[in-house]
Amino acid sequence: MKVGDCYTPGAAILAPGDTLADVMRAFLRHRLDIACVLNDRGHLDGIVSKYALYRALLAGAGLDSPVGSLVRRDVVVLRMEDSLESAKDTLLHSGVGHGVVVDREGQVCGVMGKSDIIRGFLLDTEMRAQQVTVLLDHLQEAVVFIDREQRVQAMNQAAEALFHVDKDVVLGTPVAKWLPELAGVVADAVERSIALPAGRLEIGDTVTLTSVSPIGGSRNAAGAMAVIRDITTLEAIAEELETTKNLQHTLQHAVALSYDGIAVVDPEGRITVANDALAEILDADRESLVGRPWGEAVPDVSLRRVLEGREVEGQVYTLRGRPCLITQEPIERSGKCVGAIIKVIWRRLDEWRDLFRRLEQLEREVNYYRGEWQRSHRSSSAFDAIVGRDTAMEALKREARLAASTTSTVLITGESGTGKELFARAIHQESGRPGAFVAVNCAAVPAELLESEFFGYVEGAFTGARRGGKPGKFELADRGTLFLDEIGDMPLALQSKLLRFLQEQVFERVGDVRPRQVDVRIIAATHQDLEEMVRNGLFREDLYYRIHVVHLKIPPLRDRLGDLPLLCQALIQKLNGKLNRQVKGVSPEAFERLRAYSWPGNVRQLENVLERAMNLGVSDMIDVADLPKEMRGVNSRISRTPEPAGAEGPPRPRGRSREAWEKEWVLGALEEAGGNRTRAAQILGISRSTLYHKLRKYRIEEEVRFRLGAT
Ligand SMILES: Nc1ncnc2c1ncn2[C@@H]1O[C@H](COP(=O)(O)OP(=O)(O)OP(=O)(O)O)[C@@H](O)[C@H]1O
Repeated sequence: MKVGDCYTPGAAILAPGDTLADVMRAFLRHRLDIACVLNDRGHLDGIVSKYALYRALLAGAGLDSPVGSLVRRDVVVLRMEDSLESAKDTLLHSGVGHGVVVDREGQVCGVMGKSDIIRGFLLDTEMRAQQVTVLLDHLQEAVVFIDREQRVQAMNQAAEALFHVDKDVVLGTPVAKWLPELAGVVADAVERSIALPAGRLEIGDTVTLTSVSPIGGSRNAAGAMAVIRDITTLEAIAEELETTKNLQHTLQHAVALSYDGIAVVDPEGRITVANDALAEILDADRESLVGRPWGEAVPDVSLRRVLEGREVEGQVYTLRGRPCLITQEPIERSGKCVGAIIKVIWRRLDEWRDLFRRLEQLEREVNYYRGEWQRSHRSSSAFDAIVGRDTAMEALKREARLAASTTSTVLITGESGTGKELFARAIHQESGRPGAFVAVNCAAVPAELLESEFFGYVEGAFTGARRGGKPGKFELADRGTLFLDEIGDMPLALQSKLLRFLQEQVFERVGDVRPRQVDVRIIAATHQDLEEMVRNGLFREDLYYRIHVVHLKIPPLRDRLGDLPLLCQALIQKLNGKLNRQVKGVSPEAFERLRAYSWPGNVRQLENVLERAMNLGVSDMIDVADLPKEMRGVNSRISRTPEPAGAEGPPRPRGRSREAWEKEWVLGALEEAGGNRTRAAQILGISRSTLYHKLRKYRIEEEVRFRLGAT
């Protein structure tokens, strides 16, 4: 506060030649205690006080006497920019009641008396009080003033908010009513007149850090001020921090003690944690690994996939000449990859491998005994579904039953429709293997898809690959049986992969390097002459011997016509269920026709002929009229001379080559079926895969397109 802020502006001005009457008039006009006498240049010459005037009048001076003798020249002059404090000191020391206030040029601006000084100090105090209130209200800490009698004198907005009280209600009331916990502390500070440093104090539900300072004299405090900070959240955070610290400590211990190498990397692939086991395999110092980019420390192992958020399971690597198994796991937060954990297993890998081998062996033994148990507790056998009392068939079933109790690979050969798949299923069921029976027709899968169909693929293996990858037939048949139908149609490249699997029981998905191990029993089938294919270099000899461990050769139907009555009976019964009919059997005449036929499509063809007859016929016996045209006529009595193995189709007229006749036979059926291959295969009594085989063999595709297009 400055003199300029609180002086009384304006002054009673006199000239040196004025009289006492002029002085009196000036005092009356301005109601001031002093009048200023200015010289010719307007500067202060001196002052005349009311008391000097009274004294002169009492001494008998006349009103027209000049003012000159009353002028006092040791005037107290105050400047506008002087502080209020220094103005007060000047007036006190000089012992006068008023000072003349001048500006920088020495021009008189007004006067300043004691009352002006008091007003100035009052203004100053008021302003400071306002500042303190604003300051307190802007503090985050709650502040409460309490007097000696423990009554609340003041509090800021933060205190109102923290303790949910209204200042207007609380002020003047005992603090113990609102904040009992605080009352005790304040009483202590006031009583002893000492400041209590910040300490933890629970006030209601709030955990606070409270300091108390006494106000007033050092012996006899008039009250106290409490500054309170809410630390409820802070304390919770601190507790959490403590728990996290403990957890981190435990984790660090666990990582350090881990038998396997462990590293944690940040999203940029920089190592943030590494343990001694990792340092050991990398021949590095653990401390020097932390902070290094992973790619620099272990260039052979890429983290690209894991840092994209994908898990990379046990891949085999060789680090510093030692084999190891590496697993990479992404660390995700809010759906974002924020780093990865890398685990390197390298100690005692061989022991693990042996352990797994032993486990597999035990599993195989369990499977065997499970199968045995099932067999001994089952009244019917899976082989009961295979109809036939022919000696060759009986011998085959015995052999197949024996094979079922082993895990040997089985090769089943025979013409199309002889029941190769039926045998394969029976062997699987009888074996008691807990996994599934998975059948793949090697002839029906496009060559370019064969590998992924067999071995599966990993995500991103090729364009169009499914997210998350796809398991192949080998994985689907794990602990079960994989039936490889038409194995003769398997491309040579895939044959080598199959051979490797048969030798090691491991394979990799397409696009993957991680070897996978499964326990799969293989049963292969073909209507082709594999030995001849081996001779022609179309089938791998080593694979042939691998799958040839047990060989079941199913004879064609024409060679076991003794089974025809039983087969007709069993198939009619099966078809009655399917077609909802009550057919009892085949008339003797019709049966004669069936016996006379050569059955190139074997049991499947017989089933088709019976189904067609049951669909056409109305009586409960299948008659000659219900049979296909080529079986009906008396002239259709057919020579039962068997065609060489693999030859199918109706009896061929003399003079026609087998190929030309068979091709015409297939084309005729395709035309009759309007190009529908499933129907054509049914008409021919051969399986779809055999039909595909013949289509490829005779390059019929183009011809059919031409013929169908032409009609
Ligand atoms: N001995 C049999 N007893 C009963 N049904 C049989 C017999 N042999 C084959 N079948 C039936 O004939 C049809 C064809 O059998 P399957 O599919 O097993 O033959 P396949 O030799 O595998 O044929 P392809 O080589 O054409 O695939 C099936 O419906 C099957 O149930």
